[in-house]
Amino acid sequence: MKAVSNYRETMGYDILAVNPGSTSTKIAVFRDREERFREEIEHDAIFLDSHQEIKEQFPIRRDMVLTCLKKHSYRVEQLCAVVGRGGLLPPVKAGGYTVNQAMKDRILKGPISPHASNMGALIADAVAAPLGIPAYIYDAVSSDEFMEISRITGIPEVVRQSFCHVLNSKAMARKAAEEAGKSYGEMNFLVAHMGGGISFSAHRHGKIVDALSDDGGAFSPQRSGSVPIIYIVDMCYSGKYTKAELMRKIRGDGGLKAYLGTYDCREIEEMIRRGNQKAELLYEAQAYQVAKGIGQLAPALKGNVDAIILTGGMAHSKMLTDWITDYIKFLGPVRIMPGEMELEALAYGALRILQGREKANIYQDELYQ
Ligand SMILES: Nc1ncnc2c1ncn2[C@@H]1O[C@H](COP(=O)(O)OP(=O)(O)O)[C@@H](O)[C@H]1O
Ligand SMILES: CCCC(=O)OP(=O)(O)O
Repeated sequence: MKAVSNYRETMGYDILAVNPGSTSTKIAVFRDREERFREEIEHDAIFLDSHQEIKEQFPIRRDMVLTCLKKHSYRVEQLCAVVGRGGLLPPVKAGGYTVNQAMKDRILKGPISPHASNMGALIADAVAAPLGIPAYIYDAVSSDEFMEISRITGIPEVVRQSFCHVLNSKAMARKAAEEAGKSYGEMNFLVAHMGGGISFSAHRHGKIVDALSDDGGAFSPQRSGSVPIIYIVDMCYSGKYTKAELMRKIRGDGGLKAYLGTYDCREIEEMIRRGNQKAELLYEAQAYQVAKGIGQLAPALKGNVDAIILTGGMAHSKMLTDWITDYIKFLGPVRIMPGEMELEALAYGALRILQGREKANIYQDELYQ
């Protein structure tokens, strides 16, 4: 394989990591574990509104990634692999997958839950294929390590699927384990990823055995979280909303933004400092809902919690993390790990595959066999 011939003992493996998000595409080039450069390509509302389908967005985002590499005077021939964020595929294993035709078909032809992360595989493949190097996804949103009991709902036709911020949640849990001088597989964590969307995951000995997705737990800066379903059924049949409008209330225009007109928590904290009581109530409700999400997953670990990890952009907020800590500290030690390390997690995963320390899985999709 060309990746092997590209490998230079003294230089290491060059890996491009690509993380397409709802409003930006983040990329970075790593040489082994060392970051050479990174860039966040912002997508404006006009572009996003006029190209709502993944099929339309992906070639433009791909070209933007290539232009960005050129801007850094980076020669793509040096790359040994490209790795993208894995999206909302049918349940897959945690870890790496080689992007193949079946995966691309599923993403382009569906059925698949719409999410920008689905483009990770497509962009990785589009950059890698002309170079003859492998394209991977790693720790996809739909990585499934659930206990059977975690899948049950009260409506037999509805099976709970494992969706959460797997990439960052596992990366932070691995880091916390490393800092405790143990392996990820030896420890138990409850992780709250608090970004534009919020998800929760229970990690038992290196596996996410239960999780609450962005529509199953707390509301977030721009998402509704779980809402009593009877009201949602009424809204669906009220004739007042299209499906797309209701979806926007769940993802995009829900949560703090729906109440306060902004999803920027720094702005909300400024409102609170200026005495806005509505903002204070809602922001504490945000903290309280995060605490409840963590509490809801505690039984998955039967209370054996080595650490509760608060991560994502909102973990930068002392106001929020202090409130959350106050509600949950009785469950276990709380670790604040602000921000995310998704690009690193992608690149390190691909590196383990290139070095032969992990094997890439082969994606199979029964719909397209
Ligand atoms: N210093 C901070 N204090 C409070 N909130 C913050 C801070 N930095 C970022 N945030 C909030 O974190 C959220 C975005 O988190 P991030 O992990 O970057 O999200 P995503 O990657 O999902 O877009 C936003 O609501 C933003 O306002
Ligand atoms: C929980 C599903 C994944 C998700 O919501 O990712 P983003 O927050 O990046 O949109």
